[in-house]
Amino acid sequence: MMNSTGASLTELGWRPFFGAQVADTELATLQPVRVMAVHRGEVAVAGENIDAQVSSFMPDSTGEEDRPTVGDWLLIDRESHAPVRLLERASLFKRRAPGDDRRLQLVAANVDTLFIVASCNQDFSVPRLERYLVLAREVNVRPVVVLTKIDLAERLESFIERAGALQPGLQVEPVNAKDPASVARLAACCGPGETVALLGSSGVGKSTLVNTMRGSDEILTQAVREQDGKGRHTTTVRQMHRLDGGGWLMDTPGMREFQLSDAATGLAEVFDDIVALTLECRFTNCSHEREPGCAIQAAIKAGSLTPARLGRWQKLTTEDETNTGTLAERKTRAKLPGKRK
Ligand SMILES: Nc1nc2c(ncn2[C@@H]2O[C@H](COP(=O)(O)OP(=O)(O)OP(=O)(O)O)[C@@H](O)[C@H]2O)c(=O)[nH]1
Ligand SMILES: [Zn+2]
Repeated sequence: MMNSTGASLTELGWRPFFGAQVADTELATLQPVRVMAVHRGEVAVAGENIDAQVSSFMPDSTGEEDRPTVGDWLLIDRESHAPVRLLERASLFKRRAPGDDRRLQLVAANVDTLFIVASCNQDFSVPRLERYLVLAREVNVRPVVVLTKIDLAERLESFIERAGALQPGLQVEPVNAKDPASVARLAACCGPGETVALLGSSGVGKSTLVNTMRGSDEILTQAVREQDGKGRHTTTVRQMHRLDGGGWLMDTPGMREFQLSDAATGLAEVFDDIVALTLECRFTNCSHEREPGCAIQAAIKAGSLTPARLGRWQKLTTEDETNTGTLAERKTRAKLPGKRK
């Protein structure tokens, strides 16, 4: 039986990083499968000669991050299809649910490349791009800035320059999201077995881009009726889409609005100049406002740092600390005896 994607393990994104986590002896009874979609209590998986709905219950689960999410690799029993182990992820997008509870939502795993989508018009925002770049660092995915609406842009060069200046070596790809010939240049960023996800604010052209990129995959995007283990028919909407070039496009609902949680490392890298300055302030708890010997204020006076960039760093740092604090409190609470997880 072929899986409906007809893809081999390598084509599904299997590589040495995952192979190294599996012992040869395990493969006699277990097989690796990739999660293509997540539903309540079940996941749709694809592997060599298999395309099935399996339970999302992981036997050795110890915490919130042990639940399978889209893009994950699982080892399942060859006979019963019961999940046995979740493989370590190369990358993981997660976010705090809005609201009081702020539950951890796993959005996507094993994404290789993040398309940060921005349009060449008045919506173009450097702080927003910077925020997405921080996230890409933190999550450990390669960022590519995709500039849309180039067919409408007045001064395209200035958008390309401003985006490119954000980070040394940053790849910037200007496209007309409606034009397949223009979008084709993105194929090089999502070759066979590579997984790409899109982020960007409303109206920049993400849906348009997805539709153009998917091209002939349209048939697979329709809801697939599948029979689950108990003989019931279930409707599956795939969240991983095969691209013509052999890559995978991850299109999950949670991917679009992202909070920075626990992004301290990414922040420090994107704003390394500011972090270096803070180490030179006379007081370790300097608020960088009026204190004597403040290296940040000195840099602003000298013109080597703009107040706007400082402001963005402060805003992101505050947001990051708030989210991280919430997480730490939750962890402590979860450890108390008699409390529900
Ligand atoms: N001319 C032109 N129009 C574009 C381009 N990309 C997107 N559009 C148009 O811009 C509008 C918004 O595009 P969408 O693809 O819906 O944007 P989105 O990012 O998916 O927006 P949300 O669904 O709100 O997140 C639509 O009318 C598109 O046709 C482009 O490259 N050129
Ligand atoms: Zn200071």
